[in-house]
Amino acid sequence: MEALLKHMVDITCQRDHALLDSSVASALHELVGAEQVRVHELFRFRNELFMRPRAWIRDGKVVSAGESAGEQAGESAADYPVLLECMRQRATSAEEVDATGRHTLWLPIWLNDKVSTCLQVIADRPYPVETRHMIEGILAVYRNFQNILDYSERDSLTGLLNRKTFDEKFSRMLAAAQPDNQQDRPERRCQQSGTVGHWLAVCDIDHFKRVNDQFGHLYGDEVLILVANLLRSSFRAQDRVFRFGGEEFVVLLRSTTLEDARKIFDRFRRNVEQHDFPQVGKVSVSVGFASISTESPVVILGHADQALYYAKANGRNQVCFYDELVQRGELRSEVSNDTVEFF
Ligand SMILES: Nc1nc2c(ncn2[C@@H]2O[C@H](COP(=O)(O)OP(=O)(O)OP(=O)(O)O)[C@@H](O)[C@H]2O)c(=O)[nH]1
Repeated sequence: MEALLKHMVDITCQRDHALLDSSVASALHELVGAEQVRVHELFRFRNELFMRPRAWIRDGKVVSAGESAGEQAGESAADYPVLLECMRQRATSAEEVDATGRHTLWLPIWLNDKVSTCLQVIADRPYPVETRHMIEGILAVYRNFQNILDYSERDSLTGLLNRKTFDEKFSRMLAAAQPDNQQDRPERRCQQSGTVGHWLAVCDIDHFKRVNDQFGHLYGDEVLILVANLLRSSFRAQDRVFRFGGEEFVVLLRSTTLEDARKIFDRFRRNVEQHDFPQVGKVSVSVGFASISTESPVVILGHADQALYYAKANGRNQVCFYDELVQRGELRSEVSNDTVEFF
């Protein structure tokens, strides 16, 4: 009882998804006596379901993948038919026994009819009824806390990450980038089109005021929701998409070359251009992006913003890259106060 309470206190004091994953893995490992506990992220890629571990047990201790979880390719969930069948039935658990007699418990976490997290608990013997009840209780607390964390991190209209979470996600992305020496003159490295880097884009709906004025705020809100959906479907699970307020969105694009970053941002722009918005018809977006260097988030955001203003001032419905505009002499950045000047 004392151990259970200690773990409950540990789970409920977390204000961060990675720490919450670690504390639930630790609780299940110790309280259930499981030999392995994995917390998997589930995601779709080209209509196929994949999973990759965010936290697991190694040498009796919890290991967390942190932000680098997104860098891993993941395994196809098709290799785990018991889990797939469990999800198809919208069940909360399924047990299987392998040839060596190990018992695996699959525990998908249902939030608003969707599963983006699944726990896998492995033990060398069956789970007694009391243990199953205890696991259910721990998972109910875990699910509630995931819900609370999601609620505080997300914009209520679009469900995208909110501005409040930007600094933290940005710092984590930089920290995850450091082992491959991204700090080694990152600006130069990222400007070479063949070198992998990280990118920040500011995306803004063109003439959005006209949408509100012509069709009313309810249709304006619907456009925001649909653009948010197009953002979600245009970027990968490891990228991060934020609503910064109004009709402005920020994207953190991970581990890709300049050439691919340009293609990916332009694909999003085209997806919006080609979409038929109910009643409103056609809508376009302008995008400004910059390489993520060791500069502060404010400076990098400022660069992307300058490129966005350039895109707006030069016809809209286009993607502009800050470094290229500076190199071409189209944009001059005053480092001292980070203001923009057009030539
Ligand atoms: N419907 C709706 N409108 C919003 C929301 N937040 C901000 N807006 C509106 O977004 C509009 C933004 O207008 P502007 O900043 O003038 O920009 P714009 O009309 O998009 O013009 P450009 O950016 O120059 O292409 C304003 O009319 C705001 O009232 C929201 O949550 N819902």
